[in-house]
Amino acid sequence: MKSHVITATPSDPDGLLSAAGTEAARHQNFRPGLFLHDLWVLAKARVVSLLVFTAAVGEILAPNALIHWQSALAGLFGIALAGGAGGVLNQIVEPDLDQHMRRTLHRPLAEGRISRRGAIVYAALLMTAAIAILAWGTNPLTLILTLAGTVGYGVVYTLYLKPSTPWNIVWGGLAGALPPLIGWTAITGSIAALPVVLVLLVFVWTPAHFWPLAINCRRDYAKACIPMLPCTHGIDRTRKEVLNYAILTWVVSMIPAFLTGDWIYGGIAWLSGAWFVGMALRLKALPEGQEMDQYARSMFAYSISYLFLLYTALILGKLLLG
Ligand code: HEM
Ligand SMILES: CC(C)=CCC/C(C)=C/CC/C(C)=C/COP(=O)(O)OP(=O)(O)O
Repeated sequence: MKSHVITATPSDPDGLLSAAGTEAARHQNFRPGLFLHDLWVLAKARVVSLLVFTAAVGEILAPNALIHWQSALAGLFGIALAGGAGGVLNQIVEPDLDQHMRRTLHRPLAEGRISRRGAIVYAALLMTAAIAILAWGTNPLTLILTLAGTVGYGVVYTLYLKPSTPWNIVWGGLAGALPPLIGWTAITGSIAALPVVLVLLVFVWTPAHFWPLAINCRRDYAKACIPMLPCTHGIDRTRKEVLNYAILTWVVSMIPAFLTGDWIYGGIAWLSGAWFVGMALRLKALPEGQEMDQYARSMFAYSISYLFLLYTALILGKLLLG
């Protein structure tokens, strides 16, 4: 990994901008291993892995998934590629913002290891491959929903919502919530109540996933002039909203149990949701300071395990109860 000396200057007191690379540095420091890692980071592959997992669960819950295994595989590859394209589009728009935030400072475009033009070509290749694979292996509805996901995140959220409203992620979250439905439609070609509830579940989970992290990173967001809720409405209001959305997620997470009669899922959802709400209550009760900041990080980390657990429980129930 290329190392930077972060230098403070009057116009860049934290030295964050000095960490950004130059065109010359990009050519001098080319290393294939690092380049592949950069492509991985640029596609936000870790986030995409959870998107693909929720899509896989949508497929497994659909009737006759095994018979339609080719559509199932095409659906998963298509979502992975289209989700990756969304991640690249997001970073093409935001290199300046990424340079201002400690969390994103070392991203390939922010540090100049990959050029904007290179990233545009990469996004186009990912998107073309996604469209080709979905058009070949699935159906028009699946293709349209996936395109809506990429445009919703890469364009609508990144370009319009994120810089303009503190409620950006409530609406931006819709794009990332679509994969369970996309997985279902890849198999069935139609929409049904269960996958729509699974979309609703990710949709209401997203604010309680992201706002704890936004509390933790609020100073960086403020510096970058991004109107995230803790910066515009304060920490107390944000903690209240985190609690509201955690409770809402807990409630919505019980609906699949009633729709399917799957009590294994129901039990796991009840317990893991109660823990999520408990964390939101503790976050709300803590006095502002370092402990609260650290606890907000823990809640963000738990939110990811929680969603993974809910979706794992859904397949577990299906496998054990049929
Ligand atoms: C607009 C909606 C969303 C926002 C604003 C958001 C925001 C974020 C942010 C800022 C991070 C930290 C990334 C980093 O460490 O650099 C993150 C991580 C993550 N998000 Fe979200 N997220 C959203 C939706 C989703 C959805 C829908 C999923 C999956 C279903 C998801 C899964 C993840 C995962 C797995 C990580 C951890 C990535 C890692 O460990 O590197 N997110 N999210
Ligand atoms: C179905 C389909 C193809 C969907 C694609 C949607 C997608 C990739 C959603 C991921 C959401 C996400 C990583 C948000 C990060 O927020 P941010 O960009 O504000 O975070 P950052 O500060 O880390 O860049």
